Amino acid sequence: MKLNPHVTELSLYDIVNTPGVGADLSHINTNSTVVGYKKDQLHEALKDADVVIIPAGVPRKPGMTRDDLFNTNAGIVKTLAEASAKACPNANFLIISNPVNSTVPIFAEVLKKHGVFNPKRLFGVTTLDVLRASTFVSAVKGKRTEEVNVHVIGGHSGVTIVPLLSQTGLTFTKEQTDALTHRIQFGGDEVVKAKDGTGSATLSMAQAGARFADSLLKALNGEKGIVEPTFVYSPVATKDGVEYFSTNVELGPEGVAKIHQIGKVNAFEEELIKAALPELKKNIQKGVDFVAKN
Ligand SMILES: NC(=O)C1=CN([C@@H]2O[C@H](COP(=O)(O)OP(=O)(O)OC[C@H]3O[C@@H](n4cnc5c(N)ncnc54)[C@H](O)[C@@H]3O)[C@@H](O)[C@H]2O)C=CC1
Ligand SMILES: O=C([O-])CC(=O)C(=O)O
Repeated sequence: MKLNPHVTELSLYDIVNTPGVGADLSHINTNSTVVGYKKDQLHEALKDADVVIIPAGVPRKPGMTRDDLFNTNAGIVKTLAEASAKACPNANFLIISNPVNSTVPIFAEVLKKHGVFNPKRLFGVTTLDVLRASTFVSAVKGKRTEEVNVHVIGGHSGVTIVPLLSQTGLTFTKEQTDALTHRIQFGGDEVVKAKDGTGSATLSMAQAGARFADSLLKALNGEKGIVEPTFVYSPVATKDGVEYFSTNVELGPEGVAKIHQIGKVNAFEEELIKAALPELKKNIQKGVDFVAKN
């Protein structure tokens, strides 16, 4: 397959000069660079893109949950989904904007409204959870990060982030398991706190986003055996009423090639999954309802 080199980065969107298009962010103190596309230029920017990465939206401040970003970012993501549905309906869409658990369903619902939803081409980027997990685990076990691979499943916020440490092939004490699990689930909060009002993870997200995009581009070009955990439309948890779920996903020329199952988990991890499912279900429904009502 020949790839169109047109990969669009949509944070460069002129919200200031496009009244009524973006959300009203005038009350938010943001250091963002706001340059780029006006509404009519957005179509041109997206036209015929194969891969669209969406990191547009506001980041957290200390004390906020990712869900607290919903009111602002839901509208932003919906607007970008509408433009994408018209300009590049067959593209692969990589959603970084938070809350990912809700923005992915928002994007999907908009594509559905336009009759162009392809579940194989919509991805919530959860790679940062995987990077964090391998970083924290390798530090505890005295290994190099590249030697440690943690299957992180579920969603991308707090208790919905479920690291399956038992699948690493390493052993942990109960204290290590508790501490690592908590740090992986709430690593984003640590960064938000440390940045003290100036935003959330940026460089590590750039690394994570680049890793996922790079993996997808390789797979689209026909490279085999590319597997990344990502939050996709998935059958894995539908029996619990959860339509989107992150597990290892094999990527291919059509986007999603094969969704892996959760795999073997221990009793501790079973409890983590049990805690994640209702929260995830609520976050997903919130996204679906938003598009239905707006
Ligand atoms: N999925 C993940 O693992 C992660 C997600 N995030 C999320 O990514 C998003 C962006 O974070 P940062 O880049 O740190 O924030 P930032 O404030 O540095 O950048 C946000 C960008 O969004 C653009 N933007 C704002 N309103 C827009 C609109 N109406 N339409 C189009 N673009 C708009 C701004 O121009 C700016 O370029 C946040 O929602 C954050 O929570 C951040 C880190 C990790
Ligand atoms: O924590 C945040 O708000 C940003 C994010 O998603 C992360 O760093 O994992």
